[in-house]
Amino acid sequence: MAGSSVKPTPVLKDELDIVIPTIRNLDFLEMWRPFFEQYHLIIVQDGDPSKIIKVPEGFDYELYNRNDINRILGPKASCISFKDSACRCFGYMVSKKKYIYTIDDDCFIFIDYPSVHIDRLDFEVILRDMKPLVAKNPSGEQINALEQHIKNLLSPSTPFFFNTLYDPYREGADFVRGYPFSLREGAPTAVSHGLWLNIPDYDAPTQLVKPLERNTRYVDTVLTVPKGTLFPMCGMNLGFNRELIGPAMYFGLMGDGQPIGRYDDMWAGWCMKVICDHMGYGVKTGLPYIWHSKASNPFVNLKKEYKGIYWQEDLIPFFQSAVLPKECVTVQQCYIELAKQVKEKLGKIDPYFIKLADAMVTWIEAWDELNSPAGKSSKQPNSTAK
Ligand SMILES: O=c1ccn([C@@H]2O[C@H](COP(=O)(O)OP(=O)(O)O[C@H]3O[C@@H](CO)[C@H](O)[C@H]3O)[C@@H](O)[C@H]2O)c(=O)[nH]1
Ligand SMILES: [Mn+2]
Repeated sequence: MAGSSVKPTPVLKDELDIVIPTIRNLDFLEMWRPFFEQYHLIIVQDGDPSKIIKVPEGFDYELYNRNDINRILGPKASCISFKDSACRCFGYMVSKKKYIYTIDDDCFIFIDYPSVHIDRLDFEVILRDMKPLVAKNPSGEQINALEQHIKNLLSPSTPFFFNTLYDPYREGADFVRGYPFSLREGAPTAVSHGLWLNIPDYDAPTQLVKPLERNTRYVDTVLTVPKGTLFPMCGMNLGFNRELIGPAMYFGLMGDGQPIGRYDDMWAGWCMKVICDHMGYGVKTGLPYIWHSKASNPFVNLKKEYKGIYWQEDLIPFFQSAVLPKECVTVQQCYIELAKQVKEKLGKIDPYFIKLADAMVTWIEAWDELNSPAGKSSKQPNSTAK
């Protein structure tokens, strides 16, 4: 019986790293301190490496800037984006933990929305004028976004048959009548995709036509993305099982010198989902929500996205029809095969996809090098704390 004995969520303190890409500052950590302080942070500093990023006292972290990435990866550093949040995937590579949680530095614990009427107030104003109420679930317990991701990752997914009462492993729910018992074990969960209140993750055209739209809808559910279905994965509030799917979580080559931006997480999500479907892993989306406080500039975003907006009309059919041979039994093998198909089938859309396919191979080479026994002892961050 799913969910019949509710065990407290293990904190996974020594099995999970929190990866934060940043080009700004890390003041947001103060709000997350009660939830993050016991975890190890991997901070990927983007942009000018000579800039000093101040990490609030008391956090256990390692920080990598571009000089570190170049030093550790050498020529393979070419696969890690510069001047784009895609750089965060370097943190996935250098981590040694089983789980990763990645979050943007403008995301906060969301306020207990129903009881706090926020009329488009800027979040900093709220922080200054009131102690944000950490959201509570229906039984009145404080919602800890990281804990919800851990719950999602530690419980199975149901990619092969849809459960109409949503997550059957959640307390107070179960499989409904007609759900095959042979499928009730579920599949191992590889990814937990969280959502956002306030500023939604819209593309630039949508941002431009709906500049004031805020997401105020808190939907209290976790769904498994069915096998064979793709989805737009956002890197803002994302957890994953690094041992299961880490090598597939390459955030595509974006930013400086690249023709598109803001498709890094999308690219990773499409590659990851094809591989999860092949490997029999599950992907969940829904809870937890975080409060996304800053809308990035829609005009800047349009310049980054526009080629992607029409390219994706060809990319999606490519991923929907991608088939991985049964000989591909590891994520790395799947990824290399996918990179081959990207080069063959998407290279004719634009030379960028040939470069991207090569970067995908470089990523796997770097991943395997860094995560080999010899590699694990080679990385030295530019600064670590307690
Ligand atoms: O050049 C850069 C720009 C930003 N960062 C860090 O990345 C995250 C996200 O940045 P930001 O909040 O400014 O951008 P959004 O548009 O809200 O982000 C969404 O779009 C995706 C970009 O692909 C991203 O994953 C989504 O969350 C912050 O932590 C910035 O500090 C950077 O490192 N380099
Ligand atoms: Mn943001």
